[in-house]
Amino acid sequence: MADTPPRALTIAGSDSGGAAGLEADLRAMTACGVHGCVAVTAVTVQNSLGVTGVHLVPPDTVAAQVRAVVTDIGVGAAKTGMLASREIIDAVADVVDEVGVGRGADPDAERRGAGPSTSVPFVVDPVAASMAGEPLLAEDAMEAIRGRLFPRAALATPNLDEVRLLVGITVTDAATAREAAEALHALGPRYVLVKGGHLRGSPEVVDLLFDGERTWEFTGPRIDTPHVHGAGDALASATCAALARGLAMPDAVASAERYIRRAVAESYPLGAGVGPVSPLWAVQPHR
Ligand SMILES: Nc1ncnc2c1ncn2[C@@H]1O[C@H](COP(=O)(O)OP(=O)(O)OP(=O)(O)O)[C@@H](O)[C@H]1O
Ligand SMILES: Cc1ncc(CO)c(N)n1
Repeated sequence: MADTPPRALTIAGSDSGGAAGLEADLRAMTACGVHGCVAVTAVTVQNSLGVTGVHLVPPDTVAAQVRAVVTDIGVGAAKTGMLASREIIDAVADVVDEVGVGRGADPDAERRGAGPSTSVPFVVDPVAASMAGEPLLAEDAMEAIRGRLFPRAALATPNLDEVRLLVGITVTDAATAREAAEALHALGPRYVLVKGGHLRGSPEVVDLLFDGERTWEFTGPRIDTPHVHGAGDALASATCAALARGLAMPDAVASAERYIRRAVAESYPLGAGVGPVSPLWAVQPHR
């Protein structure tokens, strides 16, 4: 028998194609050495071509899953993916307060010598749409992510489309990325990661981490693949896994960045559309 590994929780929707959503989250957590638990928010009918159906889980059932996991199994960190509706976001905000998940990875606590975290770090990935542009969040719900989840977040991880929806800034270069990071940080997360994957014209991918004072730039060559389905989910989940293993935020993001770059490099075609980033290099086939 092995020791119990660190645990992490994803609060997210299911992708039947097994590329994005909670399926991507669990794979990334496993590949990063962490036992992943789930609170399912929605079932999507999805493949490599897009999303053709969505069935929401009742908000009470989402909250009950979070409660069941945290009170019995215990988690070192949690993250959100597709939250679908304002009602589910409200239920998640209430239940994370109830069970003691939220913020965490507090730089001020570190400076005070109070340890790296005052509670279970909460990573909020403000998922708004699928890769093909189908909505994964009700139109009135981004306000609830901003108002109810960002103040509880240790880290927010918007892509550039989500940045535009959240703070109305179009990121085109380093200066506008910094401007966006400041506007997002003012909404409450301890750290913000502005992801540059969507700046498709650029030969480099730059993700910018900001804590209100310091910035960390994670830069790498843009890998030549169309198969980046689930990249954002995998990055947030790898960060959540690293936080569950006890890393401080900048180190957790750095470790997730190393992971996602390898996963993008190992992405593969699937179906007739967009394939997933892959963690398969990190697991041993059973012999
Ligand atoms: N072609 C690429 N080469 C290298 N890194 C990439 C590439 N595309 C995306 N990434 C990395 O993948 C992560 C996700 O980035 P992106 O900005 O695409 O987020 P996202 O839109 O939330 O992802 P998705 O919707 O595909 O799940 C970032 O760390 C980004 O730097
Ligand atoms: C269920 C689900 N969550 C998140 C995304 C975004 O990657 C997706 N396409 N599907």
